[in-house]
Amino acid sequence: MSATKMQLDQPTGHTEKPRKCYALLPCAGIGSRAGTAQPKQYEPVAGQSMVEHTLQAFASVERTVCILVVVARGDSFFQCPAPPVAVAHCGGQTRAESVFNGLDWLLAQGADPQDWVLVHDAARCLITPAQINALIDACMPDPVGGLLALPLPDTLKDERDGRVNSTIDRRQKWLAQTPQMFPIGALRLALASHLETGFSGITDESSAMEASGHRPLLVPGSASNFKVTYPEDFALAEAVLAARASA
Ligand SMILES: Nc1ccn([C@@H]2O[C@H](COP(=O)(O)OP(=O)(O)OP(=O)(O)O)[C@@H](O)[C@H]2O)c(=O)n1
Ligand SMILES: C[C@](O)(CO)[C@H](O)COP(=O)(O)O
Repeated sequence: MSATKMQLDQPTGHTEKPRKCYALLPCAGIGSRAGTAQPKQYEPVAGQSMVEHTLQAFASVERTVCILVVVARGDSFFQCPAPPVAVAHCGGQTRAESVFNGLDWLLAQGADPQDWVLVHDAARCLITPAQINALIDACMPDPVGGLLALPLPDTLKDERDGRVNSTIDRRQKWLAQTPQMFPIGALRLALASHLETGFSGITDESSAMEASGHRPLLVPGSASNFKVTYPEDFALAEAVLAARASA
């Protein structure tokens, strides 16, 4: 090989830095739809709080170097376990703002903008290490990143005044779940352009990336990874966790 060719193929002294994976759990909501006395993520389900179940799943994934829990300013519920778990009291008015503030926290602590972040709702306490690893495996080689999601299983209706307006073609419709995995710098940039509007319409990380012109990868998830949102969801979460424990 000529010297010139060698230089083009292998720039002298250049080695690509391995990209780390961080997890960021937005945990600063109030859970208004859940009807609980305290924020729903701190409600006990099958013996421990929802956020503790969520942390347990992420702690079993060796490729996550740090699991950042973003709680509300003044939160007195969250007891931070030992590293790799960390807590930042920088929750915002919206989920997107909590995520944005958490990304800044990671960058301030030395995370590289090229590193990956897996953003996951504290309230999706049924996530499993296998599902997290499936997302990492799918996204690591991808230039954009992606999210766990589920092809829509039911017929989809559009509503007007409490009555069916039309039936929507459900082909190619997916329900977005979390974790959602993107490069920290690209996600921060995508969210930053919605700061002025208070992140209006940005309900997940993918929607911010899409608005920036990206097409995130859809990675099939599981129906068991539902978000505990309404009062009846707690019993279902409890039953799934109990079944797993006795399996
Ligand atoms: N300002 C906010 C709002 C939500 N979240 C977090 O985002 C996740 C998903 O949000 P959702 O289930 O909608 O939670 P809440 O906003 O708490 O629920 P609700 O809309 O019923 O009040 C939860 O883990 C929640 O704690 C957050 O970190 N900061
Ligand atoms: C991010 C999310 O879990 C994707 O389904 C969801 O949008 C968060 O819940 P919210 O009610 O939109 O805050």
